[in-house]
Amino acid sequence: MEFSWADGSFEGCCFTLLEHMHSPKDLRRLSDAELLALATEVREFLVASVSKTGGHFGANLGVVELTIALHRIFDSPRDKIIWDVGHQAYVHKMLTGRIKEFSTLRKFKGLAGFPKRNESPHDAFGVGHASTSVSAGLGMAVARDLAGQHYKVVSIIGDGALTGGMAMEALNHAGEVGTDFLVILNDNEMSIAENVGALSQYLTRLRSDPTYSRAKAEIESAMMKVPGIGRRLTKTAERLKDSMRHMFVPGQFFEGFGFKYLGPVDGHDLLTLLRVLEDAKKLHGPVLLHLVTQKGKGYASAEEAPDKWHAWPSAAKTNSPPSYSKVFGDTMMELAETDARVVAVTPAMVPGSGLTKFQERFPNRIYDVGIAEQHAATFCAGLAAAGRRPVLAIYSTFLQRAYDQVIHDICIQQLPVVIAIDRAGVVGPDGETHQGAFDMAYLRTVPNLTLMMPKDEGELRHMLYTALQQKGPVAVRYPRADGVGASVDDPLTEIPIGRSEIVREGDDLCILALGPMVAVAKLAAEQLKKQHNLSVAVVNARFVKPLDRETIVRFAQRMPLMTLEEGSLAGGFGSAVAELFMDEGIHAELTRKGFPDEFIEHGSRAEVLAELGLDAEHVAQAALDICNRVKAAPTPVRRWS
Ligand SMILES: Cc1ncc(C[n+]2csc(CCOP(=O)(O)OP(=O)(O)O)c2C)c(N)n1
Ligand SMILES: CC(=O)[C@@H](O)[C@H](O)COP(=O)(O)O
Ligand SMILES: [Mg+2]
Repeated sequence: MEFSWADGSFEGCCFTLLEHMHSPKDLRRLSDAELLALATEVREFLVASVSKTGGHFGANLGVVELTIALHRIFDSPRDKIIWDVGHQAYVHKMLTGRIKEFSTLRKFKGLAGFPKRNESPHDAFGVGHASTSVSAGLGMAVARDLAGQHYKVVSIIGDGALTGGMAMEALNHAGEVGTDFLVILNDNEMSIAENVGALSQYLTRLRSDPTYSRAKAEIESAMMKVPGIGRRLTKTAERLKDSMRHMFVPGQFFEGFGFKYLGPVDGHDLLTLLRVLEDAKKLHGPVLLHLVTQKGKGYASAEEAPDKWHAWPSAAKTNSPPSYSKVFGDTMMELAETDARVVAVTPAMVPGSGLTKFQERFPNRIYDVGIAEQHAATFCAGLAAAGRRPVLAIYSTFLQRAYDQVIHDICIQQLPVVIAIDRAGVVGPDGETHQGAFDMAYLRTVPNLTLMMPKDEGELRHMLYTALQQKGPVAVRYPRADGVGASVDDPLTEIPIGRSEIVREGDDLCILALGPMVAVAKLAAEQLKKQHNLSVAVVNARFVKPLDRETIVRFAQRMPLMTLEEGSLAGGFGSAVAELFMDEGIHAELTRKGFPDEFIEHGSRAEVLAELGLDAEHVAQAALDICNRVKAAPTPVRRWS
């Protein structure tokens, strides 16, 4: 098999059907028995493959039957299949001609971990963030109508993603538009952790009352099958439905949005799924098909602990320093112990944000609000307005969703919300949808906000403590990375706002670095000393806002500067320094290094940073070039006007 690993095998697994799946059309020649056998092969392949590459696991095992059924009944890419989040689209990728690339999944230059329009025509819509599929699907359905075309549009959304406000906005709109559009709710009772919220409880009630719903699905599909009288029967059923309103309570939420509700249906019963999808395809107007699935289906450990198997667990670390997220979580416990006003808020990311222990220790002082970043931010504003000290634990990429709330609800009112921005900078295998590239650029412009980044995990603790001492909003950004082994036991101390730290003195060049780039700058400086006898100063900038104007200007008067940041150059930390020079009339030699004006692809953190020129070797080379250029310049390029 071409898609086998370097050792030539999948440890005895045999994929005779899967091997011949070059396109979804190949599914159509399979018998029912072969389709069932294919589902088994797909599961085995997922285990064999993801155990080697890493990646999202449980959600994919949960949609094996659904994905096979979708590609058997619908005609992708003519019909549009739109995944929500897209972390569960591996089976879709396998069945749409990409199985041979699975050894490269989420690897540098390899197959992406999420659907991407430029990867395959079958990836109808690019994704990575939650709750977009209904909006995107509705847009396609309306575009189809406007063009007088007749393809089908199917959006698949999880119960977790359904907690996102955008999904509600889209259902609301779809109900009004009324066009043919199938939404499949893949309900496995899980977000990354256990799903939360009243809607999730409602779905539980629906699941526990299947009798009515199944009957209803059957009535409706039967109606549609009767030529000529379908519409009449529909009216009869509508009247019946009105007169028996109390019996229809289970589907009422979706029906209230103008959807026909079908289900709940067992999402692992492949043959039933085929029949239900065939029927649903014939229905007109917006239809919501509610499937009940199990995250991790077919892999015992993942079935038992779906939260731990959301992604393939990384090997246990021995002796490596704790991650920034872990130090954040531990510090939150320290802070909560001493300040009863401290509460943690997370939009569905308890484990990833390092808050699992905090949740165990302070169950009444942590709020998992679901995939609801906007609400999370304004909820924090409300908590702060009424005297609490909320810490919003949020990934940089997901904070993008809550920009207006940060401005309008937190910063204008100068509310003391601490925004703990995890996954700031290069995130690694999740790639372009998840890079923490933009937070500095978009937060730096917001008045009243203080924005900082620690050079290591020890400084993270002090920054969190400092943030809680302030009277207004403060954001602390930190990477998806392990720390460097800094002490995490020192007494918590306040860092003066807007004060940087001189890590290393020098005369030839000064590197102003932020976060993990401080360590990179130090390495580069050591290299330059050893190899070229250059004396390079390194400053741990700490603050993106307010800048340490005095220190920066002082260095700029003496030597060329290089800024080093993990974030977009446009509008970022280096831009802030350039603005400072312009505002103060300083003509300094300034080189900015960070993310270029493009989306950053997936790969390991080290690979991606090297590609961006943000590792010690590239930084040292760039610094050497500057020093040589400045030495060669007949007149000083730096002057103080
Ligand atoms: C806007 C946004 N917030 C948070 C996440 C992180 N996230 C990825 S998958 C996931 C859980 C999704 O649950 P669900 O939609 O039910 O899918 P399942 O994994 O259960 O199949 C979360 C919170 C995200 N991708 N996008
Ligand atoms: C799909 C998704 O958005 C999350 O599962 C994300 O991949 C988690 O990333 P971390 O591994 O950085 O927590
Ligand atoms: Mg779910």
